[in-house]
Amino acid sequence: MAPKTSISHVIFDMDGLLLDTEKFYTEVQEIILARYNKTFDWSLKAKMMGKKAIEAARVFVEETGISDSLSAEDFLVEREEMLRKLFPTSELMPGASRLVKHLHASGIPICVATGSHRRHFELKTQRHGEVFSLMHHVVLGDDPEVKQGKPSPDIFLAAARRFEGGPVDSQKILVFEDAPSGVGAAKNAGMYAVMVPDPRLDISFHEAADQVLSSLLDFNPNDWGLPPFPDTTI
Ligand SMILES: O=P(O)(O)OC[C@H](O)CO
Ligand SMILES: [Mg+2]
Repeated sequence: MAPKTSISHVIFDMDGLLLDTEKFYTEVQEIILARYNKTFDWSLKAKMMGKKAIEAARVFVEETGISDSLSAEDFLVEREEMLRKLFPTSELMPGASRLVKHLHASGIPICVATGSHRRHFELKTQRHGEVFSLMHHVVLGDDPEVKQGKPSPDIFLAAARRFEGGPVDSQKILVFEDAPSGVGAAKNAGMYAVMVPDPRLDISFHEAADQVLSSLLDFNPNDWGLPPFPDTTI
C-alpha cells in the first residue's frame, strides 16, 4: 500500500517506463547469446536493465560465462549496430503521454533520469519531442555527475539538484521506474518509487517499491497528493 504523502516533483525513468525500448535490448541480446548456444532469460534481464551500457555489458558477458570469447566492449560494439536501427522506431508506453502532459499542465516540475547515453537518447526520442519537451531537464547516463549507474543514487540526486530552486528534498520526489536497479537507486536517494514492471520480471523485485502498478494508466495522482486527472474530478 502506498504511503499518503505530498509530492512536489516527479522524476521519470525512460527505457521500459516512458518508452517501450527494453524489448529492443532483449531482442538483440537473445540473438547474440544464441550464437553461444545460450538463452537470455529474465533473471539476467533483471540484473542488466536500468544500468549504464558498460555496466550492463559486464553483467551480460560475466553472468553468461562468455567473457573469454566476447569482451564487454566488443559486446557493445556488436549490439550497437542492431540497436541503432531499432531505436528510431521506439513507441511510448501506455499512459506515458497522458501522465506527463497532466503533470506538466498541473505545474508539477518533471524530468527524466535515464541510464541511456546521449546518442541513444536522441535516437529513441526523435519521434517523441511533444512529450520530452515538457521535461524541465534530462539527466543521462553519460553525464559527468553520474559517476555510477543505478542502483547508485547518483543520477536521481543529480536530477533533484537541477530542478529550479534545487536541490529538491528527496522526500518530496516521486520516481517512476520499471527496473529493480532503478527502484534501488530511487530508494538509495531517499525518494519514493512507483514501479511499473514488465509482467515477466520476478515479483520478488516488487518489494523495494512503494507502489507497484501494471501500467501507468493505473496511476492515481491522489495517492501521492498530486492533482487528479481532469476526468476524475467531481
Ligand atoms: O531504464 P533507463 O531509462 O535508465 O535506461 C537504461 C538502459 O539504457 C536500458 O536498460
Ligand atoms: Mg528503465
